[in-house]
Amino acid sequence: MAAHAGGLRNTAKNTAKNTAKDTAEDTAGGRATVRIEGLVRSFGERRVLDGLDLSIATGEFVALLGRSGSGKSTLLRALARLDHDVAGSGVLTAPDHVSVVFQDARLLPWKRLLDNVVLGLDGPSAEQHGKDALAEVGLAGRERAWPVELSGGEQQRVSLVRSLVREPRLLLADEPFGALDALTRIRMHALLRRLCERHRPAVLLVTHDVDEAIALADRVVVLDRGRIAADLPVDLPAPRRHGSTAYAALRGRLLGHLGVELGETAP
Ligand SMILES: Nc1ncnc2c1ncn2[C@@H]1O[C@H](COP(=O)(O)OP(=O)(O)OP(=O)(O)O)[C@@H](O)[C@H]1O
Repeated sequence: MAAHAGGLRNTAKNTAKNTAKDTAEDTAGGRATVRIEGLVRSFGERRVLDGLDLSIATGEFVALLGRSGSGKSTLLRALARLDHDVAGSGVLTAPDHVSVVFQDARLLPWKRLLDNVVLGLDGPSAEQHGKDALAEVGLAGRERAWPVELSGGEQQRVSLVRSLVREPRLLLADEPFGALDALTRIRMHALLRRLCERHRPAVLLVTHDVDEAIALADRVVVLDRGRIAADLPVDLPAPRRHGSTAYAALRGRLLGHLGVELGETAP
């Protein structure tokens, strides 16, 4: 996806019929934060999103899996309204107040941590709010550090909290942990869950990692050639253990939808 900091405001006009509201009635009559119907996005002759339908309820955490090139980032860009020059149609209802996090933290290197976090925040309490937010991710006392002084995992913590301090209605995350080592990634999973429980945004997390999707999400959807090929609730008791039969069954179904035979993977 294109370079962009967190805490976006959706302002761009789109070729598709986009309506910016904070909530919409979903198909079941409940409150939905995102409602997408028949979304089409094309690059030249190629239909990358091909009549896609998806709803995300208020506060719901949805993980999006799909093979490379299936259209995951294109969908995120559409939701963030970053796809200005892309041909398309369909109905897309998403909140005005969206934040985006990417695989790289994209902190401004010439600004100290606190300034990165509060950038664009107004009001007399912004600085205190930013300090509290850094403390929330274990970085109290590092407010005046430069981004270059932080590890990759620490930078990504700042990036997450910079997004959430704006209290977005929708958090879009494009493989935010893809560049981190396995141990840091597990710690980040716990942190993201904690932050989401506190701030309660709806989340759409793009990931290539089936276990990450199961660990974090309320629901996992699989994108295939621009359409939703599977939409499965993660109905597992906490903590979600790799070893359980239900976990293995869900993992197997998801891998199947991704075209991976179970024999091809480590258990
Ligand atoms: N700006 C663009 N111009 C032309 N084609 C594009 C553009 N952006 C994306 N595409 C094409 O659309 C298809 C879907 O891309 P997208 O980045 O959405 O896939 P993805 O599922 O996120 O893939 P990956 O998992 O590899 O990141 C790809 O074939 C890509 O080449």
